[in-house]
Amino acid sequence: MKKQDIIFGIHAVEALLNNSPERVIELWLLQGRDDERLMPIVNAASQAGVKSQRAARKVLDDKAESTQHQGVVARVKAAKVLSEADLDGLLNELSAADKTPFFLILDGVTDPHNLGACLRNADAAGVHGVIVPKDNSVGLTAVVSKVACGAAEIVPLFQVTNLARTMRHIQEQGVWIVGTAGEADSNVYQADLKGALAIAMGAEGKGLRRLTRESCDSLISIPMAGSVSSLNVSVATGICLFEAVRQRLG
Ligand SMILES: C[S@@+](CC[C@H](N)C(=O)[O-])C[C@H]1O[C@@H](n2cnc3c(N)ncnc32)[C@H](O)[C@@H]1O
Repeated sequence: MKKQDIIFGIHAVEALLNNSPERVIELWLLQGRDDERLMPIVNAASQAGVKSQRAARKVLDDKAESTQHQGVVARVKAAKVLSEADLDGLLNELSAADKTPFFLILDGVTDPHNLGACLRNADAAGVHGVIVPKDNSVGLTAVVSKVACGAAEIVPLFQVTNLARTMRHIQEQGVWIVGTAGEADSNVYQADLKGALAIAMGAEGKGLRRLTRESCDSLISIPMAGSVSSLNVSVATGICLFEAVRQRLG
């Protein structure tokens, strides 16, 4: 298991400092860059009692293994991997607080940009947790954190060994699982997405695996008017989550 990670980018590092400052081992800021954009980081670090050091751009590029760090790189203790047991804990908390569960399942998303964008969508939509299979999925990498713009440090990500079993388990707790597939007969705007819900999205190339699809309570499509056969998974995730939000607010 990985013990340390790199997180970079202004929003990702700011969320980290605000939510889990105890994870920060070292924090580097670009030398000579005292502009407004770094002030939230400087303030969050000083509030959290985290020391930072200044470094040249080349040093930050090397630490981040990317030039997309926006002048901020942190070396952090790896985030705790959340499991099925943690998911049970969250379901109990939601029930005690009389909240209606709202989950996102990603069945084998492998592109870090897609996972980052899905986490950002999930946070914006108020999703309580994202469930992914441990194998054949990208984990919480530095690129995922950067693209998620802070959401990767906030939205709980449950990495489960057996996705079909976890789906059965949350169904037993009253969660209705809606899978998404372009060829489904009923569409996202016809579905009832108001109750305890998990929306399941498929992988970039293959879509939902057979067992995942068979484990869903219903399947929905997003109507496609043009000539392409499918949407990018993060775009499709945003559409489905926010249709659910629209219904749940109404
Ligand atoms: C790029 S698509 C996968 C395409 C794959 N060839 C398939 O047949 O499912 C990735 C995921 O985005 C979601 N998605 C994309 N377009 C969709 C649509 N029109 N309706 C429902 N879901 C869609 C589904 O979850 C799908 O598994």
